[in-house]
Amino acid sequence: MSTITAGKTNTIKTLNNIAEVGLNEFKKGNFTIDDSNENPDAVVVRSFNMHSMEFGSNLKAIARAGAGVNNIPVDKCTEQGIVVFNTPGANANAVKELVLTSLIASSRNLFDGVAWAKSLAEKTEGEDVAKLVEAGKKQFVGKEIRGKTLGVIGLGAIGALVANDALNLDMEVIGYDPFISVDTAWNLSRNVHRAMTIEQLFAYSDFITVHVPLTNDTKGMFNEEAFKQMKKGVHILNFSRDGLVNEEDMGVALKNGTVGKYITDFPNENVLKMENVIPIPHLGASTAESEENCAIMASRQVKEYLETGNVKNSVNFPNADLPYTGKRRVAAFHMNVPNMVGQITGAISDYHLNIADMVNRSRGDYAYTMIDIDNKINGDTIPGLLEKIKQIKGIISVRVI
Ligand SMILES: NC(=O)c1ccc[n+]([C@@H]2O[C@H](COP(=O)([O-])OP(=O)(O)OC[C@H]3O[C@@H](n4cnc5c(N)ncnc54)[C@H](O)[C@@H]3O)[C@@H](O)[C@H]2O)c1
Ligand SMILES: O=C(O)CC[C@@H](O)C(=O)O
Repeated sequence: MSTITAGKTNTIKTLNNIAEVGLNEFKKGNFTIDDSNENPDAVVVRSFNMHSMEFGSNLKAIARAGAGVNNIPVDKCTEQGIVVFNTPGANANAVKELVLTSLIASSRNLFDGVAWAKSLAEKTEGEDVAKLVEAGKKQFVGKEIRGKTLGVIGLGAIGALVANDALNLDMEVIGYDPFISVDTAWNLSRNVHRAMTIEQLFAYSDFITVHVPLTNDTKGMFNEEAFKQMKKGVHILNFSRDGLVNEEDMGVALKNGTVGKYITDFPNENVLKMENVIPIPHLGASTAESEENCAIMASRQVKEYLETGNVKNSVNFPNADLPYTGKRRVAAFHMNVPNMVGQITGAISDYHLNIADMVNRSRGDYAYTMIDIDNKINGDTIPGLLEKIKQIKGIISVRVI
């Protein structure tokens, strides 16, 4: 893909309901929002499954207004030079609040108790209601969470908030995250015990909450082998993704009491049929505040990328920031192999253009180079320059902004 974007109106398509305050960001620039466009410059999405979508030749960016990107074919995007963004931390507080609510509510049998109380309306009336309430409440005697152990798997934006606040509720907290980032580690209370292995966490926890992305490595991590190592009657909270749980094994564990309750934000046909499941209709991030935070962050990231080439919070390409001065900028995604920068700058100097500034960043197999040109470029020159850079082996996509 090679494109010239300066001065052009960029089309944004949304695939889910995106908070208006976020989309308003696009009013400050050369953008139109057109959900019927088949070949937009960028897409803003929440949970819409994009795996079977074909991407048009204009598509340069997909922004996930949220954390999980398992609904986006990230590898295909990388091959096509499409940047995928997410909004780290923007909905973490919303999820944390619902996790802690569900933790307490499940321990106190609140969901069953409330459903039972509502059902009394059909069975009786008048003063008998209060009598039945007092007689029936013993079925719902719960347990306090104080002093119990919460295991938190994944100590990223959400997991760290949950772990810290559970300590404030007088729980013991044990955390497991072999890939914890330095930033999160700084924010985590020193009173969170560190599990060196996931088995340690399984063995000690009365409640387990999981906050990891769904990947090939984490898929089905809650399986028969894992359940065997847990305390009998453990409550498992899954506000991450349904694919983390082997549902057949979960069905067995719920039946034989190994798992006392399974609280999931991702109900499906299978789990809805199981006893002791508390199904929540994917409400983790459904607060006005979180939807607005995510929409603003996603829109700003897309807008900045289309207008300046700067990349912030990409999940597939390196982040890169070169202060934008309004000069013509060549922005190229390419393989992370030797001499790419030399070849790109060589192509630029073939057109007798002088380089004002540049940045090159790499991430695994991929890299990103932005080069600002000092001279005014004649518009007729750009297609030739783009074509020349595109011919370099290892270039994935290139734009002149
Ligand atoms: N229910 C909802 O509405 C909702 C909202 C936001 C996020 N989510 C889900 O929650 C997940 C976590 O969100 P987040 O914002 O905390 O993400 P995050 O990227 O900040 O944190 C994820 C953490 O998981 C850790 N991790 C990865 N693999 C691991 C493994 N095998 N074992 C232990 N730790 C591992 C990472 O090191 C990281 O610290 C998202 O990927 C998404 O699927 C759901
Ligand atoms: O958009 C939502 O409501 C859910 C988002 C959530 O699943 C996420 O991964 O951020």
